[in-house]
Amino acid sequence: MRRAHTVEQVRAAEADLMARLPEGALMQRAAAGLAYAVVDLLGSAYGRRVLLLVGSGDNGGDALYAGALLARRGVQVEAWLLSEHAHPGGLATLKQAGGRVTGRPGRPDLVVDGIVGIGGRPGLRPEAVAALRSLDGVPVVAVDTPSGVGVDTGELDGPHVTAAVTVTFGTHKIAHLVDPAARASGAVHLVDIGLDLPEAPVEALQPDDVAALLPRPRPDAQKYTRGVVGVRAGSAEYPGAGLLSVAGAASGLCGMVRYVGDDAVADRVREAHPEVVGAGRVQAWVVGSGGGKHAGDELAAALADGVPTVVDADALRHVRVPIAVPAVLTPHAGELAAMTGADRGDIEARPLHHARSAAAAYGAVVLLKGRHTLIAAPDGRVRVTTTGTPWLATAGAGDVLGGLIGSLLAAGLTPYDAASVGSWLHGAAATLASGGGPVTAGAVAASIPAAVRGLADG
Ligand SMILES: NC(=O)C1=CN([C@@H]2O[C@H](COP(=O)(O)OP(=O)(O)OC[C@H]3O[C@@H](n4cnc5c(N)ncnc54)[C@H](O)[C@@H]3O)[C@@H](O)[C@H]2O)[C@@H](O)CC1
Ligand SMILES: [K+]
Repeated sequence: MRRAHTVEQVRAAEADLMARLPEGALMQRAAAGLAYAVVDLLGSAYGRRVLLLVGSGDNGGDALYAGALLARRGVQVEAWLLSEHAHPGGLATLKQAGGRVTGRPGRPDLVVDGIVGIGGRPGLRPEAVAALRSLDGVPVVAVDTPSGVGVDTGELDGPHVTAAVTVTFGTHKIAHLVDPAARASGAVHLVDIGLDLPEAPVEALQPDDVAALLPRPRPDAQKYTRGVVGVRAGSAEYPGAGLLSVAGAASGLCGMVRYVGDDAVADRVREAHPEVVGAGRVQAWVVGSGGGKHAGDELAAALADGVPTVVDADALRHVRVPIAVPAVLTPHAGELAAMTGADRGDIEARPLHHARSAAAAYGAVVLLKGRHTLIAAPDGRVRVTTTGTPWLATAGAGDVLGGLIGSLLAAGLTPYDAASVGSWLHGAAATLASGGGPVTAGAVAASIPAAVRGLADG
């Protein structure tokens, strides 16, 4: 699991560890990891030029100590002090190692952003903005966090650094996983400094987590014990949504798929998926995609069954609190705006806030679609999906996702696990199907079994 902790949790863990270690030991660990990552990105050390942007706190201290390590390896290191105060020990060590303080740097090969880390407020001061502007185009390695981002919120409120690589310490911070700040973090490299941390409020599943959660058929399995999912999606106007929801549901992760809907759509579904059967008992429902004006009735019929339900697309407008069954709601930003009355732009700027508050308000798991899809539980926990490709932004992909999550619910996963495992597999299947090129929703569904095969045994 990739875990992201709050600043408060990191500070507490750091205080515990510092009390047991010699002074400065943690910063030395951080600086060593940072220097290593800088050389890795540069590809060599001797004769290369690195500029440190240094703020007033320990984030600048990390940059200065790393700069000293780099200078000892033959890198030409300059430090641009953006505050009247700079970490005294770090500054002295850099100078001893041959680093220079400058106000007019030459053009470096790489910039180290040590302006602010977890002590920073969102935004940057004018002098930092001007310094960054003068270095436009030079790759930036951010120390701990790209300066200026909302570390605990993942929000961007004002100017900020956009990093090629962020080297972080002890654990990920929320900004590394949650957009839009995750986009500004670039590739995130974690340096272990030995922190002992509590449960994380935000996490991202990794392949071994998905393998462990995945429902696998037992040796004595039969189709009914593996779970039956029912799909109420598609309509005469939007038959494709029914077909694609079924394609996601019929990827083999539960025992059987039932389709209930318009007769003409049902014929086409059975043509494409001969294994799909008609109405009967189910352990989970998927409702809403392409349901058009029938979506409200379909939702009511599904909820009357009392089984876990995925509510998607057209059905989302008809959800009323409290929802009588364990549910996964799967809106994109526009759909969430229509549900809650919030502004769509604000949802895109503050997806973590909006996903969490919608999950609490509806008492349901809310999967907010995006580049890094968020899955929020009513108790405040959040998982972030980091699999996928921009090619996945294609018509019908959401229908496949809803069906897939429904099959995992039917197989017995909790709504939170079904949504996060389904979202992870959906992204992984898209990456496989895309191979770096365009992809269709049907091809994503067809690649789900391959994505499952790619996991180690759980
Ligand atoms: N907490 C930990 O476990 C460790 C922290 N270390 C480093 O220490 C950093 C935290 O250091 P500090 O607590 O000194 O805080 P920072 O260095 O992040 O910030 C320093 C000060 O900058 C000022 N400031 C706030 N927002 C600003 C802004 N937008 N623009 C300009 N100045 C602003 C504030 O006065 C703040 O206290 C971490 O991010 C990390 O780099 C590491 O040395 C190792 C371990
Ligand atoms: K920084």
